[in-house]
Amino acid sequence: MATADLSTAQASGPVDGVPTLDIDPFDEAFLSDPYGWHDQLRDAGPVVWLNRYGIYAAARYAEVSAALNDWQNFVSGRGVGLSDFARETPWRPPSLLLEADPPLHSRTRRIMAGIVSLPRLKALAPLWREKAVELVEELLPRGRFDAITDLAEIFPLRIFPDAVGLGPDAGEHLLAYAAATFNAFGPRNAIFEDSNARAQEAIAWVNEACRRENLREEGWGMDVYRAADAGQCTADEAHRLVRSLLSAGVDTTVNGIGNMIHAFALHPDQWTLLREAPALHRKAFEEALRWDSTVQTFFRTTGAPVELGGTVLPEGVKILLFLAAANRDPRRWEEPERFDINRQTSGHVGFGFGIHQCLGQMVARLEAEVMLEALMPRIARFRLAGAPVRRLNNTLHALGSLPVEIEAV
Ligand code: HEM
Ligand SMILES: O=C(O)c1ccc(-c2ccccn2)cc1
Repeated sequence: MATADLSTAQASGPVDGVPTLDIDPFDEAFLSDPYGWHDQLRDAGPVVWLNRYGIYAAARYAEVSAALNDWQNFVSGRGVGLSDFARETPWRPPSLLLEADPPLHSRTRRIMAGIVSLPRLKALAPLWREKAVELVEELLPRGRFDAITDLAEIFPLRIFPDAVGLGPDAGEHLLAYAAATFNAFGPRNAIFEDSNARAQEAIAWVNEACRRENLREEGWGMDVYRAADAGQCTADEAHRLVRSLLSAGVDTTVNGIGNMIHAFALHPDQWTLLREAPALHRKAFEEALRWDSTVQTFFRTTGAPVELGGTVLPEGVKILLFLAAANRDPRRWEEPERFDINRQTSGHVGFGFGIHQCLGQMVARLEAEVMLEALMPRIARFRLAGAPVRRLNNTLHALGSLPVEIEAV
């Protein structure tokens, strides 16, 4: 469809029969409590039109999972944010994974899956376990700490930059860079403008850090350049693939771990249950991701006219997928609001679904696993020691602070 027609399709309103809503999923009221709005989005229909941005949206499990599984008709190559790369210049060179479709995506995904592989992770597990225990033993004597700034933001930064092959001073830059990256999937609102302004230095730092000469021999980053040496990608592609690890690999795990501890502080009975049955700790992390999805939303663009939820969407329109709402859809989950670590969570879309499903899900799972293994034997209970402070982001459900008091064992 020509650009002009495209904007017509986008601006002309929804196809007949699609319910329209005035909800703004990127304003402060929504982002401060997204779960308070999801019922309206799910109950309005399988597919709705959001007037504020002239976009379609899906918040029910059936339609979100169907769109994620249909990469041919719901494409990523035109961006997974509000911006359509067929019409606007991306703010940075597009990701060769997230913002790529097959066949390019198939090649880059194969390279990266071979690097961020389970055997490579298993080799790092003893070191990550040791670092988790070290941090927990540092925090315990205090009796009270901030589970975000003292734990969730510290642990991933002690192990992940090192695994990629960066130097020790990566932390602050990576957090600022990731915040801007995840805000960039939304509109150019104040949340985006503020984090983008603060990230300029971090953006420059990350681009430098991904250069071959700045990476340690034994890290994942150098493995990507070795794939370039073997002709699997170009040196420029290698630089961008290393950037992918830094874009997606920190803020997500920081908030995955932070949101999990928040869930346990709000549900002490579940923490007790977990301590009585430590083998449930992998399921506990999955349930935490379902119950409070770190990644709340992102987009797809229709690559052709396609039916979804009884509506035929035209080619070239944006559809916002509400993963967090799908993960609490009563049409799919029993008592979805209940945080239940015994729940059968398979099929949750906290890591996405289909060909773009999270490349780093095993990294995230290992980080959460070793952290839980360090916390379970030493903490009988987390108590909220002050009001949690939300850190608003256009894509992530994030806390800036979570003061907790702990009963040490
Ligand atoms: C709790 C932690 C994490 C969560 C909740 C999460 C969530 C997600 C989701 C929902 C997607 C799908 C995006 C889409 O379909 O457009 C995704 C993709 C991706 N994630 Fe993660 N992620 C996490 C951690 C990580 C880590 C630690 C890494 C790096 C080691 C990583 C790297 C990636 C990459 C490269 C993609 C793009 C994959 C592709 O397009 O083929 N993520 N992640
Ligand atoms: O390849 C990259 O640069 C990149 C990969 C993945 C993400 C992402 C986006 C939405 C949800 C989870 N992860 C961001 C960036």
